[in-house]
Amino acid sequence: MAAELTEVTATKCFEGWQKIFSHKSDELKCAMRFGIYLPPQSEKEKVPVLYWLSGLTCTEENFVTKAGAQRYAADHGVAIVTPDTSPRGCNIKGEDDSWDFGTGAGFYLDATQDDWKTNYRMYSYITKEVSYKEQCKLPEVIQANFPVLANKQSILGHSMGGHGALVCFLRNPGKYASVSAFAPICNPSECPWGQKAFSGYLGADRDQWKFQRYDACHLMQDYDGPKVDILIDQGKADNFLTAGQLLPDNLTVVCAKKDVPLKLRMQDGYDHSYYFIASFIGDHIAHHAKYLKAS
Ligand SMILES: N[C@@H](CCC(=O)N[C@@H](CS)C(=O)NCC(=O)O)C(=O)O
Repeated sequence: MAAELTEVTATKCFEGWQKIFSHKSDELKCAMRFGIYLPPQSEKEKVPVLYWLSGLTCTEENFVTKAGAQRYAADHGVAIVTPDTSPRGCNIKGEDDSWDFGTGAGFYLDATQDDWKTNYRMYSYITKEVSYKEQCKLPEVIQANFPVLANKQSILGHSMGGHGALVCFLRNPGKYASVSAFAPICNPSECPWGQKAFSGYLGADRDQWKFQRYDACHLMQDYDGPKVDILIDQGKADNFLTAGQLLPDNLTVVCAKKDVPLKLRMQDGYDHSYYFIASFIGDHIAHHAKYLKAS
């Protein structure tokens, strides 16, 4: 049975439709919203799907209104799903105290700490396909309700969402056809944003952070899945790069050790904003379309 969705908005865009839906998530135990762009091709046939994961403070809407991705999704005939970045309104003590933890900062992990573990399960919400309940995980909801091809999906994201995309990809070899990221948090165990999030959601014990497997550098070190071709764009004028939050060099070192061909493009003059994302989103969608269209 199809999961129950409520259509919040539907807007025609490049001959396709940009829609926002809300649904009840059993996984996160709250109401969630997501965006989906349905390209014109989806009116006649099922299409591949891209999952976009946004960064700190975002909702399902930032990418939809600022990235300019719909033009390229229509050209390549791919749908784009844009989830929210955390559960909302769960009445957890401290959930709204800071912009880089709690609401808007779910970090795409399943929390283990008492206050957070019931709702903060973004990793399972984003990735899992098999469940014993309905209306639970996002891929199930998408498969059940929209004209998308099963097993033709890829993942990308920005900043915290770039970390999420790398983690979802590396933990699930073969599940996603390809991965890419804009200014991802590459080594969260070693940067202030990641350390704050991991301490709060996973506890103070750093051995547990390794055991829980939410750091792209650690995951890459252990990766033995199919060959990967990772595309990362990073602005050289990104203030979070200079503040040591993103650490792309650490990922470069691990990839070199593992002989993984990381395509890290350091882009002159670009910052951390959606202007940067809009400038290169066409390349990323083309990168994914290449793998999604290969049979
Ligand atoms: N609130 C933060 C900035 C947070 C931020 O830059 N978030 C990025 C992701 S890490 C973003 O996408 N913001 C939403 C937007 O630009 O629309 C600050 O004041 O420094």
